[in-house]
Amino acid sequence: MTTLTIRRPDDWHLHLRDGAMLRAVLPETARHFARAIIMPNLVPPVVTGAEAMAYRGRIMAALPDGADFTPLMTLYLTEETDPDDLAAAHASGLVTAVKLYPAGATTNSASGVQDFDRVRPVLEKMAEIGCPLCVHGEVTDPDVDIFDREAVFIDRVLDPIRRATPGLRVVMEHITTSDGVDYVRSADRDLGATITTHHLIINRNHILVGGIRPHYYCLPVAKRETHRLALRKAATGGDPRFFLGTDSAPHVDAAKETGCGCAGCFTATNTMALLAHVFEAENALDRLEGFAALNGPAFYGLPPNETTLTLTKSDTPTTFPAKIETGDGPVTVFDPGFPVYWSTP
Ligand SMILES: NC(=O)N[C@@H](CC(=O)O)C(=O)O
Ligand SMILES: [Zn+2]
Ligand SMILES: [Zn+2]
Repeated sequence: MTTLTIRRPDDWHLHLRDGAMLRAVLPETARHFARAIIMPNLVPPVVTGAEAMAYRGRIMAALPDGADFTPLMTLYLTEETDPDDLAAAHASGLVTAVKLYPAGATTNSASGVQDFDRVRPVLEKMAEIGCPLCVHGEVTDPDVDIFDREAVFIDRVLDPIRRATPGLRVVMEHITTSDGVDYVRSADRDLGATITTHHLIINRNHILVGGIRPHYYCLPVAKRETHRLALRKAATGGDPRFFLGTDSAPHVDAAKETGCGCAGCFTATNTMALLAHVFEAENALDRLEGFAALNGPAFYGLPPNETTLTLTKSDTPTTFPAKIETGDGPVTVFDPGFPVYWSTP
């Protein structure tokens, strides 16, 4: 038996939802992670400081007794977002970041931004106060192939925004391409990226070969193998601009196993064990702590956690639950498709 003790990790991109789903999935994250950036794409979205405060209260109320977990709240950027409301919520410590969804790009993004010029005053305010912008980086133009949407977004939207807003700190969320990796590496400052666990494990074949597999469908959609390899190199290579954001995104099975299944992989339960497997396979177990527990806090200007998490490797494969039961129905846990020998408490 081998063990690996690292500082307690944080999840820099997490969907907790609300109500019965929140109560069911929150313990899965709080068991391993000390903090998480909470995505605001509820229906209706979390747009104002008051809404973030109320959502934070519902998360705290759903925490299991004794859990040591801090939700880091975000606001959902709309064309109506009030820069002063955001600045007040940020100054008070309630809100850590703002999330940009291009309208229609992903789950619950209908209220997102259509005209990027209309959010200029908010972005300028964010640069001024040092509030990071988390970006779902895909264009929604129907003429752009879904596998190209991240790369096109960088050229057409993200790079112009960054050039026009010096000092704006940006996190490219859940990057899925070598283009994303290269863009982050090309910037000298103010740019980081989260990488999910599942994008280190699957490529687009997993979704489509031998039948359509809805539990591997998420957005941005997994790309071809060369991109997965670039992500693995970025995540395990020790560059502090890359850090863990699981994008664990629960949907009940009924919403995924259907004629128009929604996007999102639920990985909160087994993420840390899967990451240990991936980092070990890349001969980089000593870099797991940086990716999962040090680089994110450094980007956000927060101290790393003082507590630790111990992972254990044994000779027999770990069994993870196939599903989490929620009051809304079962949610399938991400299946890496290979045996994993690492486990978490
Ligand atoms: N990643 C996903 O496929 N889905 C996320 C939304 C998002 O992060 O884009 C969700 O909210 O379900
Ligand atoms: Zn997204
Ligand atoms: Zn997400």
